[in-house]
Amino acid sequence: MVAEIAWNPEVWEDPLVFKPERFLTGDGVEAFDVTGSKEIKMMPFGAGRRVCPGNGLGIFHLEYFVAI
Ligand code: HEM
Repeated sequence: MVAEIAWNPEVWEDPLVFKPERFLTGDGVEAFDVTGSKEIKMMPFGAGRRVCPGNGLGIFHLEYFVAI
């Protein structure tokens, strides 16, 4: 089950704790690739050949929504 990746303490430190900073490195750059092309720690857009082609648009709108 995909959700179990997100609950796995071998993948995420304190997986059930809300830590948004876990997604950032010190300089504010993404710490990992959500498209799964380098590693798979979560896959909100799927992965591989059928990865969501709208992922860039989706991330853009989510960042815009959070910023306002
Ligand atoms: C936060 C927003 C979005 C999320 C979380 C999301 C998530 C996903 C997921 C999980 C899949 C299935 C991937 C797979 O089968 O392995 C998918 C497929 C797809 N998504 Fe999205 N999506 C988002 C936004 C969008 C947008 C904005 C578009 C288009 C403008 C889009 C177009 C598609 C299409 C066409 C597929 C089918 C790709 C294929 O089967 O080859 N998605 N999406």
